[in-house]
Amino acid sequence: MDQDALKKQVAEAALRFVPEGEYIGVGTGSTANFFIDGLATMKDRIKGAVASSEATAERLKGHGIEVVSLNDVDRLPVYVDGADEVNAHREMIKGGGGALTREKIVAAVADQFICIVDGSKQVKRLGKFPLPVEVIPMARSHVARKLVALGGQPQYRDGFVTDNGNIILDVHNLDILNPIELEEKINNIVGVVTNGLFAKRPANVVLVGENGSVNQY
Ligand SMILES: O=C[C@H](O)[C@H](O)[C@H](O)COP(=O)(O)O
Repeated sequence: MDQDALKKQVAEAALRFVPEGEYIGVGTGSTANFFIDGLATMKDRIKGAVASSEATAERLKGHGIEVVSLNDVDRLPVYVDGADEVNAHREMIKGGGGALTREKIVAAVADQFICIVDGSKQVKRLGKFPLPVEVIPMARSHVARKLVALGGQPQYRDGFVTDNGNIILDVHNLDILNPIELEEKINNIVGVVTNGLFAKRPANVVLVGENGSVNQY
């Protein structure tokens, strides 16, 4: 199976976590897009969705699924999203598509985070994938210097603006021995909106698309 087939397979396996008569949180990216397409086949089951990006909102609406603001829901039983890397503790790096901040906000509200990945995203240690950090534009150089002091090599994602009007620094070569500690440290740098480590709030369930099967942990 090619990577897209694995993404589709794992996205469809996540449909069984969709609760009846509720709003659900929906992530961003190519794997989440397969989930949205699957959700369209059972859209009468849910009340609607909270989107983690403008792109996801557009895709949901295109399928006739109602999109509501996070501020208009009391609770979200489930949030389904992909990841760029996930480890055995269900900690993740996210934000390859630049949607990390809204994803982290929606995930913070959700009771259950269902992470959907193909097998290539599973890692022993996080950090081979450059860590995305969303930064207020005027703080770019200041934050970059602080990230260098933490041992990373930040690279400006040239020409990219997040849905929140900010920029992204992709940090290479970080030694992520303690993901929770590093997530906090980077978030404490003045000018950082958030970073793509999802360790303080890991996934509750990880579904992994392998050749012909979906594993869960
Ligand atoms: O900002 C993007 C998100 O964090 C995605 O969940 C992540 O980049 C994985 O995307 P994909 O499913 O396209 O590999």
